[in-house]
Amino acid sequence: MASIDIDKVRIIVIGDSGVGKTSLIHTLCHGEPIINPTWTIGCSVDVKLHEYREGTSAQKTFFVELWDVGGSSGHKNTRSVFYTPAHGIILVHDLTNRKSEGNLRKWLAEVLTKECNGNTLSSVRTVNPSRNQDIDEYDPEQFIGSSQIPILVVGTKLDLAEEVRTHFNRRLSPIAEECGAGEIFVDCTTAKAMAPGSSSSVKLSRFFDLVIEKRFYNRDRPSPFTDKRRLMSGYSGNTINHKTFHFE
Ligand SMILES: Nc1nc2c(ncn2[C@@H]2O[C@H](COP(=O)(O)OP(=O)(O)OP(=O)(O)O)[C@@H](O)[C@H]2O)c(=O)[nH]1
Repeated sequence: MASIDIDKVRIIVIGDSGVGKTSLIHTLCHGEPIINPTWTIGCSVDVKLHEYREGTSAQKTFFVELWDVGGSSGHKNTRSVFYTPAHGIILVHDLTNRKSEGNLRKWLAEVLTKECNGNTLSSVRTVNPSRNQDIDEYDPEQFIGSSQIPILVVGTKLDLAEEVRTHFNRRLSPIAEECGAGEIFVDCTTAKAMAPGSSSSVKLSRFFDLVIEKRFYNRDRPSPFTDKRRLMSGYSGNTINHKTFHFE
């Protein structure tokens, strides 16, 4: 039987414990919500089949690996083994927990520092005097000037976040603005949030395209999240196949 080679990209999904990373990935890859997610110990990987530039002459199928890194602070010192290589990063925060949004800076710094050790990105240790704290944070200026890893920011628990639902034109979160990242708000307890044709699904598809482009086509074009023409393009998401692996 002939074997088919399908190229893959690896996307790291990070954020505080309990923000909904596992729930997000499950809904995204399986087209239905997970019933009882358990704490992720170490890392769990789901795979989604993605049609790059679907509907164009450049259409091609890729595997998108989503690496769900457990958010428990107890594993802070060991989880960096899951961070390289990172072709894309999904930063997840809980819309009902503002602190989880602020903590995304630390998460990004953690991944970028690891990447930096592999000499692919710039990241620095900074002191935040306003909070009188010595914390690891990425430097947005260095980050934007370096060879960027595409980033998507995801706010979960939209069903519980009254303020966000009623303010339709909510501004991007500061971290999404700083990184030039796209942002989506989702309710992971329903498949509707990421159903083909929904705005979240269109943005996710664009994000996957960008990750693939950077990885395999080495094109430096403007972020699709700031290119209004691409916002008009159609999308029909496709989840055909998936596998789950567990690393502890
Ligand atoms: N109402 C609501 N609950 C959600 C949503 N997303 C996740 N949850 C719930 O939040 C809890 C934590 O979700 P997980 O997906 O396990 O969170 P996680 O980020 O993977 O957590 P760790 O494995 O500890 O890193 C679970 O009880 C989920 O059912 C959402 O969009 N809406």
